[in-house]
Amino acid sequence: ASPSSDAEVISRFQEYLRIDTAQPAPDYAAAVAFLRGQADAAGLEASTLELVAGKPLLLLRWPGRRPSLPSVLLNSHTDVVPSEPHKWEHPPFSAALDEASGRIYARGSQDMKCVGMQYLEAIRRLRSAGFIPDRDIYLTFVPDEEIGGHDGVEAFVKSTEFKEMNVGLVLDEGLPSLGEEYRVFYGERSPWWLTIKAKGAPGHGAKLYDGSAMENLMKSVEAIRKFRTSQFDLVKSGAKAEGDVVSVNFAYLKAGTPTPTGFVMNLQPSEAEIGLDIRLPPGVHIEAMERRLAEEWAPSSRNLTFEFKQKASVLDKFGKPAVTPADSSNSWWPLLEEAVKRAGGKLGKPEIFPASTDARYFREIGLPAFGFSPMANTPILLHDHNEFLSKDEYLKGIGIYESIIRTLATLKDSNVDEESRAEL
Ligand code: MET
Ligand SMILES: [Zn+2]
Ligand SMILES: [Zn+2]
Repeated sequence: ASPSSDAEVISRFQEYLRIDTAQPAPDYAAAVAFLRGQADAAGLEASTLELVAGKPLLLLRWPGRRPSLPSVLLNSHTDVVPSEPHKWEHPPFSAALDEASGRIYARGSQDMKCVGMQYLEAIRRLRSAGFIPDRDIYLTFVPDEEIGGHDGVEAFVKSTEFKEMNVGLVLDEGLPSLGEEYRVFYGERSPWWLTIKAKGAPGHGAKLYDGSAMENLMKSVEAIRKFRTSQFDLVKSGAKAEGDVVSVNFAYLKAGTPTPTGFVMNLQPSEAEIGLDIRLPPGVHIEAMERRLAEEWAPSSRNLTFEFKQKASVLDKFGKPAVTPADSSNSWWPLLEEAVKRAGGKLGKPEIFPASTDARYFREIGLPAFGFSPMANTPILLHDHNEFLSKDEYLKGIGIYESIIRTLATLKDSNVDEESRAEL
């Protein structure tokens, strides 16, 4: 096959971006149909796993010369978060290309349809250059990352299909950087999503009394905010990085007595509720956090109850913080560093990803996983309005992956393949 022009490459990216895969009703069928076509064009073996009905996971394989070597898995999720279309300059599924700036606007342009397509484009290029991998290269396009990955990667890592892949290293998503260096992540914070519900005595809106639902809940809000400030101050002062503190944010507030014409103003409600998004860094004192929650934020003595909607484990199966060594003790690490360098890029200091990704499920079972999305000179717009990626950064990223895949796929004189070399 002849190499594609930049215009063709960009229009394929736009085509993927135009498929509405927003939660909570992603069009997975359309995404998988499109991606299967791309896989064909890249000459990859494809199978669709439906571990959960209606949630297809597309598994692609580029067979290596020595399939007994540990494989490399390039993961990306197909779903995206919802948006508020009327607040965008260009509709979120238009993938509008602003000619002056070269920006492509779309939900998923950074998170993370870019990465999935860049993997595929890089493989096309490597193939047309005649490259053949030593080890198997797998690509997964997974559902439901944005709602916790339970019917996606969490189920996948338990499947026989996954076990048969003999994965040695996983690459998953990262974040853009404003500068020239690419960010890379060796671990991430664990998400806790929870609701706190308050009950209390209802009463006249003019009456000052103790024990109303609002008062019970607002005392928690004050305690939570105080803790939030203490953590945020550590980041503001530069003492800690964003990924190294506990974040707590209010996802919603719900209370009051609604009527068709608005909320009742002179009635103190008997119930009130908040939703919290908490992120815990690896190595956090879990018991202390659980105690804080049960004793300060949602004590039953104040008529409060809490319920987890999402409670990821912070530890791996060995009971250790689930992080991937990003130093010479991990033979994959220098390969990744070297590969980016060879493509003219540079990695920044390895960080803890401040949000959460499917990489946690791989790290939990003891696999090394790095978070990396090649987007330099780009503001962080994941989950934000007007998410965009510039055409040039996107194209540059393909070159970076070309180098990464070439390097990781090639049997090297490194401990990665110690056993296999002994066989030779
Ligand atoms: C709770 S699963 C993670 C979903 C999404 N990636 C986030 O960080 O919010
Ligand atoms: Zn993502
Ligand atoms: Zn996301």
